[in-house]
This record gives sequence, C-alpha cells and structure tokens, in this order.
Amino acid sequence: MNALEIRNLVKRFGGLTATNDLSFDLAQGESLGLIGPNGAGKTTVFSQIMGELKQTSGTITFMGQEISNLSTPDRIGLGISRTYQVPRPFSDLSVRENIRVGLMPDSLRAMIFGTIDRKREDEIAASVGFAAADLDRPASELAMGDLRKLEFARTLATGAKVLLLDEVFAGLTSGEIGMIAELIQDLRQRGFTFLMVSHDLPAMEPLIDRAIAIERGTLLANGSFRDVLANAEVRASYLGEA
Ligand SMILES: Nc1ncnc2c1ncn2[C@@H]1O[C@H](COP(=O)(O)OP(=O)(O)OP(=O)(O)O)[C@@H](O)[C@H]1O
Repeated sequence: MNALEIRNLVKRFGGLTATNDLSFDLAQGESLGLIGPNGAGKTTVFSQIMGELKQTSGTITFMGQEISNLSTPDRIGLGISRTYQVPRPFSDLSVRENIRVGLMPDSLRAMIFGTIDRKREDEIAASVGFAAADLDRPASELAMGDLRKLEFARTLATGAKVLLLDEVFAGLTSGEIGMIAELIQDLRQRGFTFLMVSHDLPAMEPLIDRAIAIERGTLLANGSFRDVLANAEVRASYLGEA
C-alpha cells in the first residue's frame, strides 16, 4: 500500500497557480526527495498534505484513506507529521516541554490533566541525540543544529511514521548536517517513510530512494535522483542551464 497518493492536486492563490494538477505516490518505507527552484510550490504541497492549506481541487490519500478534507490534528493522529523550514519551537518552553507538547498535540485538557510520560520524553530526546543535560534548556537558547533536532523530536513525539521534512539542512554547519543525515538514516532503517525538500542536493542524495521535480507547481520529472537531475527541463529550470 502507498503511504501517500496525491492526485490532480491544484492550489490557486487568486490568479497564481501554486500547485498545478500534481500527482505522485509515496510508497510505505520509501524516502522521496522533492526538488524545485525557489517559489516552485514545494512548501505549498506540504501544507496541503498536512491540511494547513486547503487544496482548490484534487485528492490526498493516506494509507488508503482519503484525508483531503480532514483537520490537521486528525491527519497527525493518523500518522503523518511535518517539520518546518524555519523551526517553530515554543521558545519559552524547555526542550522537554516542547517534546511534551508533541506527545499531546491536540488536547489542551491532556496537556493540563494528562499523565506526563517522562520516560517517553527521555527516549525521544535521546533518539534525536539530545544529552540529558539539554532537556531543561529553554528552546530560545538552542543553536540551529539543536533546533532542528527539536523539530525532529516534536515530530516523532506525535507517533507519526510518515515524515515530511522541509529544508532540514538549512542554516546548519557541515557537522550538524552530518548529524541530521545520520538521524534520518537511522529512522529509515526503523521503517519511517519520508518526503523531503532540500536545496542541499549533495546532503539529500544518499538519503532518498527517488526524486520528483516541480516547477510552478507542475511535475517536471519523477525517477532516480540521477535521472531527475539529468532531465533537460529540470536542468533548465532548477539548475539554470540553457
Ligand atoms: N499564502 C499564500 N498566498 C499567496 N501566495 C502564496 C502563498 N503561499 C505561497 N504562495 C506563492 O505560491 C508559490 C509557491 O510557494 P512555496 O513557498 O510553496 O514555494 P517553495 O517551492 O516552497 O519555495 P522555496 O524554495 O523558496 O521555499 C510562490 O509563488 C509563493 O509566492
């Protein structure tokens, strides 16, 4: 079964067509790269899959169930979650408390009255590489590499097995990129499914099984990373070659 099936997805902002009759599949356990120039519509695709933006038309199916009209919390509840290009932690909360919010995503009641599972919080923090001493640090004090780890931790805390990663290497040092890449490889081995957007093609290459390229919301190419990058239209639009 496919984890995701996107069919004839269209998103218009007034006169601008940001997603243009886009169709693609993401198999369970697969890692798919989504590339395209600035403004191609990559983030808009993520936002529609998560229900943060409503598609103009078309359908999104997750594990055989159409989710096109579900709320974002309902989609997260089914097992799909995303990270953001610009990390969005609760800055005043500690690393541990941010993970706790991920564990209780859509219920204020659970946040206030629910049982706190410190062991689970510890496990998630450790699984993304936080040391025990980091857990009480406020998110506002974290450097970019740690903020990216926290994005992963919050996403994993939702219990999602299908993760949409938006520019997870942006703003990182080469050491931090290596650390995040290792984390993704570890999660792939554990059976997670990925759809990832990155402008850092060398960092992304070893992490994906296949790639798709879009321009102005339209699918240009779908295949192995090498074939997609060799595609003439992709080279013209993305790599700026005549
Ligand atoms: N809420 C919005 N209202 C109007 N236009 C929007 C909105 N969100 C995105 N757009 C437009 O839709 C197009 C696609 O934007 P999107 O952010 O999805 O591209 P992207 O491929 O993620 O770009 P980047 O690589 O720069 O992050 C752009 O022309 C953008 O200006």
